Amino acid sequence: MAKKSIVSMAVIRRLPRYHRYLEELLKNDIKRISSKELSEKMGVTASQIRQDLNNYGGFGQQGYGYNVEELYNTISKILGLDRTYNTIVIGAGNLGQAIARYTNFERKGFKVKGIFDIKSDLIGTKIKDIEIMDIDKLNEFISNNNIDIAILCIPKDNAQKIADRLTKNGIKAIWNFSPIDLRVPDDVILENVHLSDSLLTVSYRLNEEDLFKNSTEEK
Ligand SMILES: NC(=O)c1ccc[n+]([C@@H]2O[C@H](COP(=O)([O-])OP(=O)(O)OC[C@H]3O[C@@H](n4cnc5c(N)ncnc54)[C@H](O)[C@@H]3O)[C@@H](O)[C@H]2O)c1
Repeated sequence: MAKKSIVSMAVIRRLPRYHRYLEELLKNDIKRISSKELSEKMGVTASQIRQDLNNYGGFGQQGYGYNVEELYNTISKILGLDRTYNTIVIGAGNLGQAIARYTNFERKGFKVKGIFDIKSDLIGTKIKDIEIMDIDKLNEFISNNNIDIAILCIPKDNAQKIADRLTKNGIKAIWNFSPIDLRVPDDVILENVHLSDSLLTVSYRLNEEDLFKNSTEEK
């Protein structure tokens, strides 16, 4: 089973959203925000925000609200954005290439150090200035490059085998886009991004009313 977090995942999943909103406020040169305003903007209650932040010591003052820059910096630190991360991308297809090219991750401190594939026509070509390497070079590359995060963008059939190889070679965090529930050791962080699950939620919601209308008609 993958590594468990200390604070609940529900809280952790709200932090990037707080970060995003605060970043936007900062860009718009807003220096202070009341907890009521922030909660209305974000569609969560003020007490939820307070409770979430209390996990990390609590911030803001009664009658003052939040100092935007201070809170932004603190949440950045909580999210670990005060350091950089070396990443590798496994699978240089549509998704792997898009992720490797996305400059915003790099701006946030996530640097792509290596890209791997099995296709001979891809190996040796470059994405930005990074050469795509043969997957056979994976173990050696990991042991020489202090890799923090592996980004898995390969078809599901090969994903478990590659995940095993990554963790055996000391990788402690996998950001997985393959549509498979991977098994990893207890000390490995696994974050799945199942894009099709999210898309199916959209299609469900488009059809939900019909679903209940039909079932009422059937009764
Ligand atoms: N592209 C998307 O928007 C999207 C959306 C949802 C899910 N996904 C999932 O993400 C994964 C990648 O999607 P894609 O569209 O980029 O596929 P793709 O076929 O374009 O790319 C996959 C790449 O992985 C490489 N590969 C296969 N086995 C490998 C291995 N053992 N080691 C290294 N490289 C290997 C292939 O050679 C290929 O270049 C798939 O599991 C897919 O289901 C993609």
